[in-house]
Amino acid sequence: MSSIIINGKEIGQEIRTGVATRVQELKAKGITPGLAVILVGDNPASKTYVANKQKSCEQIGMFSELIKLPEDISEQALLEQIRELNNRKDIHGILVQLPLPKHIDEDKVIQTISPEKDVDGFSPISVGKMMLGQDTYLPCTPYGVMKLLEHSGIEVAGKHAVIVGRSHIVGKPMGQLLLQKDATVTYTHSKTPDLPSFTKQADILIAAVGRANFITSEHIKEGAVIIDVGINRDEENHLCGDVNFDDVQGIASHITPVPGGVGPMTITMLLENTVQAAEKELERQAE
Ligand SMILES: NC(=O)C1=CN([C@@H]2O[C@H](COP(=O)(O)OP(=O)(O)OC[C@H]3O[C@@H](n4cnc5c(N)ncnc54)[C@H](OP(=O)(O)O)[C@@H]3O)[C@@H](O)[C@H]2O)C=CC1
Ligand SMILES: Nc1nc(=O)c2c([nH]1)NC[C@@H]1CN(c3ccc(C(=O)N[C@@H](CCC(=O)O)C(=O)O)cc3)C=[N+]21
Ligand SMILES: [Mg+2]
Repeated sequence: MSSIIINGKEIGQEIRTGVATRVQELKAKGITPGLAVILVGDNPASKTYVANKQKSCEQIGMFSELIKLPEDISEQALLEQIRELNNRKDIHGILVQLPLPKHIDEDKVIQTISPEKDVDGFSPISVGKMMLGQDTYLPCTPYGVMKLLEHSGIEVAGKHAVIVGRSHIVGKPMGQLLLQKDATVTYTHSKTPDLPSFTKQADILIAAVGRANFITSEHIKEGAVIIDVGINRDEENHLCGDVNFDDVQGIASHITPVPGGVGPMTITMLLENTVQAAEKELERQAE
């Protein structure tokens, strides 16, 4: 048996076509959706991601602005920059690329982003609303994974979803979204003893660990759906996921590749959230 490879690039493109239509509709009404991306320092990986985000915005006719700040910027100056963006009419979404330098308190920074412009879905207000199932911006990576499952015809209700990782930006919200769709959810993490005994129970396994090729055939059961969120570099400096693709290929029913799986979906959902922010701004203007 060979596993079905879930093509995130293709599914992302399909969704982006719909988002591009909404951009054109907004433009016809005199509003161009705008995303501001703040990049502190010059971490090469962050630079690549940020460039991808900007390119994707331009491709669908959105406005994007990159704000590059020096590594040694003070927390105060960064917060001031965010407050300025909160007040700008041409900016509907604000993203602060993480991680930030150690001298800056990430929680403080995220809290300063206006909830109306929090297209990453990271602020306490957004997270609280998500937990309560209220209308809000969903964090792009978990939201993108839900779209991948939906577009691949994978039923979530009643399935056992096991998540490896519990970070605030991926693992934790991922479990919430799956729970909302009636999965039974298990969280595992670095303190979980005998990890394979849990992951082997997964109908849907989400790997969000940050370790190259960490999940192998020993961790999974036959027919499982494997979603690989990891973006890592292997010994040869090649981009690779948290899952040893070749090892689980043939055992899993479905698997996402890296690259071309979850990554492009994260950007797609960022675009969608930003367009939604612009649509909401238009509604407020009409009131
Ligand atoms: N495709 C995309 O769009 C995105 C990809 N990523 C990628 O996803 C991966 C995860 O990112 P992120 O969540 O931010 O990473 P973090 O480092 O914040 O979290 C990693 C999680 O994995 C857990 N973990 C670490 N080692 C083990 C282990 N040996 N066994 C079980 N659990 C373990 C940690 O547990 P504990 O909590 O106990 O420390 C933690 O909860 C990275 O490769 C990142 O680059 C991230 C964002 C978007
Ligand atoms: N505030 C904030 N929001 C984020 O969403 C955020 C962040 N900070 N910090 C870093 C992580 C990582 N992340 C990725 C997004 C897209 C790809 C992506 O497009 N990947 C492509 C190709 C990547 C490549 O070629 O290097 C793929 O997997 O096919 C990867 C990783 C968003 N993150
Ligand atoms: Mg920090």
